[in-house]
Amino acid sequence: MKVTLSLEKTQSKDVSIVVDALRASATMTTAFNNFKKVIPSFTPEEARKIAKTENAVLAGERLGKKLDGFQIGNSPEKVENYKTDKDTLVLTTTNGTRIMEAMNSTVLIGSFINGKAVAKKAVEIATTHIDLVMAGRKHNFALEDYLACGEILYWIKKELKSTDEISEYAIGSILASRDEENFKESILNTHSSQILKKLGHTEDITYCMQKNITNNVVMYKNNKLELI
Ligand SMILES: O=C(O)[C@H](CS(=O)(=O)O)OP(=O)(O)O
Ligand SMILES: [Mg+2]
Repeated sequence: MKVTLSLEKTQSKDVSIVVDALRASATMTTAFNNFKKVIPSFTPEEARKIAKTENAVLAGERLGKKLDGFQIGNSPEKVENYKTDKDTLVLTTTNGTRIMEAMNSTVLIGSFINGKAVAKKAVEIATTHIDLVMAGRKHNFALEDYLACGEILYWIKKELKSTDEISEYAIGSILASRDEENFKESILNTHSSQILKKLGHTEDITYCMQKNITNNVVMYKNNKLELI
């Protein structure tokens, strides 16, 4: 088994874990506490069309701002607590949903909130290669995704055999993720957090930084998300 870390594009044809710690991965993961069906969409226009045919609630943002005509933004807690009789959610986000489009492996959604659970599932289903894919921000590195990958990789590494290979990049993220003293402050100072704080979404950052609060593991398959 090979375990690697990438930015935006997966290196694996086996299992990929998409990590957008602020906030898409957490939103996709908590959405299943309120909705039976969750459909990711790559553009707001497509999301609006799908929501009409599926009679769904629309959630999403661009650059952190809730989209016009959408009921909810990209907030894990607001999606989880939204009161509705509809059972389907359509979600479009700036980075997280976009990078899933081109993946041709089995795709799991990972974040701080489900790090241990998604690690366990990935090890269970992978046969040759697990690649952790950081969503990043506007095609660039995002520290929160690197640290969340480190958290997930920490749990994956515990399951590996001595013959399995883990990349140095992946090891680096594990080491960085163990710095508990500076972890929260570093995330609160990232570019993504600064934008979210300006828009009044500080409580979402606090929510997304919590480690292992859920066992929900979500898989992206046939253009839909499903709880596995
Ligand atoms: O809404 C979010 O948390 C971000 C916005 S931004 O691109 O970081 O400004 O989107 P996401 O797709 O969750 O990274
Ligand atoms: Mg993000």
